[in-house]
Amino acid sequence: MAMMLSSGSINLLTRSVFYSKPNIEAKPVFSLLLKGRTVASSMSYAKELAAAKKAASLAARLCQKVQKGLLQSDVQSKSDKSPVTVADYGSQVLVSFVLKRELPFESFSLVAEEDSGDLRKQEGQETLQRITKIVNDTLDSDGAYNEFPLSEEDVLNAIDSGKSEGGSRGRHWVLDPIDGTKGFMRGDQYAIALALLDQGKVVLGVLSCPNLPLASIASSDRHAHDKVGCLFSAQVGWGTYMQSLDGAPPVKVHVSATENPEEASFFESYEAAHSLHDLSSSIADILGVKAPPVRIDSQAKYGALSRGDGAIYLRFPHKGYREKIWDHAAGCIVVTEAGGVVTDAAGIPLDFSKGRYLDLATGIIVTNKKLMPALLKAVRESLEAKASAL
Ligand SMILES: Nc1ncnc2c1ncn2[C@@H]1O[C@H](COP(=O)(O)O)[C@@H](OP(=O)(O)O)[C@H]1O
Ligand SMILES: [Mg+2]
Ligand SMILES: [Mg+2]
Ligand SMILES: [Mg+2]
Repeated sequence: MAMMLSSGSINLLTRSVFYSKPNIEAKPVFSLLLKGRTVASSMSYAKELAAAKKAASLAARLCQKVQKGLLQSDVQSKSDKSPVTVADYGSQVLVSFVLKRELPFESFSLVAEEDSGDLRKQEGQETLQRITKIVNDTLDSDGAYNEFPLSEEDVLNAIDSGKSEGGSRGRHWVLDPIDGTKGFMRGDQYAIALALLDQGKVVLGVLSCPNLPLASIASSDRHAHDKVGCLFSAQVGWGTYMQSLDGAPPVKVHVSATENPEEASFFESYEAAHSLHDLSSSIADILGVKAPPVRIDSQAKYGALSRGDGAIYLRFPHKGYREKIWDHAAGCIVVTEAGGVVTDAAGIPLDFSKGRYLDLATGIIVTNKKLMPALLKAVRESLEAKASAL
């Protein structure tokens, strides 16, 4: 039986071989800075990282407000039938707004999930009004910017600033304003995921996870999950840090160090339509994983993995699905900088330089460096068995 992670409560009736504490090293950031690291390239992203954290935190505040009182009228269906809410749009507006205000002297290119097409239609007018109000209310409650109120036209333009195609040249922000919209609508996990590409490489990433417990989701202590709201941030060459969304100092985190698959637990999508649960189970069986799958929405999986709540993440979409860069860019650097490895099913690192889509062989797999060779072998065997059964 699988474990489903919902906000604040975790089903612990299922057998679990989790660790009792998140894999966090409580070391203030400044002590690491004093160690005299000389990663010149990563130093140059400090102000971008600060802006990204600010943007993702403010967007989280908007999302939390909307999630509490989500109305059916707040949810629309996109042309591909996937859901989008006023919070997805509002979050995209806020992130675009904050990045432009915080980094006024940099050229701005944003690859983001949402566009304003439906909001420009007659039937989108009420939704547009709702988004404009909630964005202005959030800016008002923050008090840091005095250019608002934003007009409906400002809101549409901010959403459309996310139309960049990305690519291998220059810098591009990559945003999923709400990753895990279905989890968000259920009241479960979701993430605001923001990354920066420089010459096609992810150089920083921020994951804001308003419903993720600060303590390990593997903890069996009933009260460990009362405090929620995590902000993960990573910069190339500098490691991954986690702090609470209410502003406590960041602490450095590491992926699980386990070498033993029997001690490992694995994460996968909550939504069976997003990932083949049967295939993940067969891979886990071949590898020797004993624990049941932990099903969580969104890139909160990457965040939880980066602090060692589990050891493996398996994602095998149904045939024909094309992965988008905003669904993985921030999560990928958060895990990689915490010591993990993210590849496609063939063991090739993800390439974020090809535009809005990832071009990869069936599936995405994530684990630590020690478990990766055995995991890749198990993946290969499972895929071969699946192919020969057809
Ligand atoms: N059929 C499908 N297969 C794989 N992924 C899908 C999918 N349909 C939607 N998704 C993606 O899965 C993301 C959620 O990830 P997860 O499955 O880990 O919760 C969605 O992000 P959004 O919620 O931002 O649209 C969406 O991009
Ligand atoms: Mg979506
Ligand atoms: Mg997404
Ligand atoms: Mg999204």
